[in-house]
Amino acid sequence: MTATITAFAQSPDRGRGLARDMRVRWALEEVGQPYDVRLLSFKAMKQRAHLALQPFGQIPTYEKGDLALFDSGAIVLHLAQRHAGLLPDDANARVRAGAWMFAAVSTMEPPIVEREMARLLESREAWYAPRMAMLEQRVRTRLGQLSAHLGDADWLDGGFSAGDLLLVSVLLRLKGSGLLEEYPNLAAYVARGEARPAYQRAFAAQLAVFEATQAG
Ligand SMILES: N[C@@H](CCC(=O)N[C@@H](CSCc1ccc([N+](=O)[O-])cc1)C(=O)NCC(=O)O)C(=O)O
Repeated sequence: MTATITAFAQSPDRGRGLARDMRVRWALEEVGQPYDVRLLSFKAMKQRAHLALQPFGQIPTYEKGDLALFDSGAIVLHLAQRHAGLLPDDANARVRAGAWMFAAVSTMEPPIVEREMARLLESREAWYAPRMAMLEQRVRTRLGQLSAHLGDADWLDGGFSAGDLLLVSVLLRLKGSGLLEEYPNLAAYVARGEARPAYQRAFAAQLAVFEATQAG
């Protein structure tokens, strides 16, 4: 039985792979599981049928057999627990990988998203410049701590795990901002993630959706 995920029919990231279906696609490719995609308009995401799957009217969701799941982190965790390839064999190492998954979405992602939303929605406000300086300093604090932890290691804790997958996905939102590039070992870490064949396949698949909308 093939899983079905949901994704934007018209992604606002214009094929840059920043929408959160990308991390589910990547995880599915890492564990070698096939999947179909149900593309949704913004309107369809707010309809009753989708709200039954995702109470906040968002993508992605994951369905397979009698399982229906939302939240990209939960979906990645489910795939990592159900299939080999995203969690180590050692029991304690598996739990530590879970800690990095939570840290990616609850420690690293919030200041990065807050900065991004401010750039998108507040740039005309009189207080934008000082606020942006403060937001960027908050991002630097977390990047500096992560950079110090990672050092010159390839991945966070031994082999590549679901924790790395989520953290690289989060850091990709800073790619080209100059902030990520201030930490060369983090920029290299992200590039290692992007160089993974599974990432490449996932990225190509989500880009094909965007390109199909441009061909019309
Ligand atoms: N916690 C949930 C959050 C899901 C979420 O934020 N989904 C977004 C798309 S990914 C977030 C996203 C959107 C756009 C870009 N971009 O670069 O353009 C990047 C990321 C969504 O459906 N938004 C529509 C809505 O909320 O009504 C999860 O991880 O699954």
